[in-house]
Amino acid sequence: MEKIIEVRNLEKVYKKKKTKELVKAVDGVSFDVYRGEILGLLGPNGAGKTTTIKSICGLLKPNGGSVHINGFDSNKERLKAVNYITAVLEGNRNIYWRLTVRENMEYFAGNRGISKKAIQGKIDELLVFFNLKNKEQELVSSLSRGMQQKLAIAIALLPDTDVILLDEPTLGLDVETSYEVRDLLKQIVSEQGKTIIISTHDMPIVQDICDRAVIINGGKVVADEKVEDLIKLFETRAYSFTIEEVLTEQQKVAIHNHFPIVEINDLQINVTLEKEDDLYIIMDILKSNQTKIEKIDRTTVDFEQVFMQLIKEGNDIDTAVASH
Ligand SMILES: Nc1ncnc2c1ncn2[C@@H]1O[C@H](COP(=O)(O)OP(=O)(O)OP(=O)(O)O)[C@@H](O)[C@H]1O
Repeated sequence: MEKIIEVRNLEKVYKKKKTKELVKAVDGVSFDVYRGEILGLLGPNGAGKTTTIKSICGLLKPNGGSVHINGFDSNKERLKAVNYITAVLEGNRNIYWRLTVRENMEYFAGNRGISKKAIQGKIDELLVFFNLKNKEQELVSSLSRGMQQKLAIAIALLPDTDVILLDEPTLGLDVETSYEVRDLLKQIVSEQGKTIIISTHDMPIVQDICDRAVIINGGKVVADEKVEDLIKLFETRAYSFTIEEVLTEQQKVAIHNHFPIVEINDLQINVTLEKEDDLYIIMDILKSNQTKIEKIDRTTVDFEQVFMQLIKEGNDIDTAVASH
């Protein structure tokens, strides 16, 4: 696989305006992006995703580390590097609501130095692809949020760059439009050979379309794996216990204390263990009140559970380090 972006030991420190306090937003982030993949960049609020994305597309100067795009240093050879990238950072907020759909496309093409005449064919092609052809003369302000979001992505495709960065592409979209956007993104990669980086909180979209996930928490990478491998890894830790009598309150509290990801319904306990050995902890809790186990099954997990667990594990490490 050909590497198209290399992020190494990225660091960014902000100074808060009022208090002058320093905030380390990104703290030694490294990862690679390969041509033709959809990479999910994930993390809780304030994890450092936007800072990382802005550093990749040259909108922010990091305090340390480097970003190379197609071999070009995005700091030292900024113009060459960013030529390979377009970004949709704030979706529908970065397009002009008082211009029509087509005028927006012509305007942004012009911004990238492409003449109005030369881009007409490409605009038509994209309008058809995004199902916006019958809206081309309408003002953006009159479009639905989903249509505005599709237009923002279509605009990003105008300069025909290798890499597209999308910040929260499905934020605020209804389920149907979210599925439509997912399908369009998959097609962009499979038919046009693009590489996409998505920053999102939408875990179903990650499970559905991302090949790999880089998870950031507290400015550090806590996971960098293929999505299917992460799910498989956690599936080996996900168990469902069927018991013969309901648990006592004490047992429930003990299970909740040990396992953050757990669901207890009458005679069923679904739990994701942190390590396989933890099976014995549950057994002990059940044994403490002679609760009989009818059966133990492995269960399936979704990416949301995987994400929660990885963030939790990262926090545990931080707490353990902080308490030493
Ligand atoms: N301009 C700024 N000045 C000061 N602190 C900032 C600035 N931008 C971001 N931060 C801080 O840096 C940290 C990382 O922010 P960042 O926006 O990169 O996170 P994020 O993962 O994109 O979060 P979200 O999911 O909420 O968008 C946060 O603690 C944030 O408050």
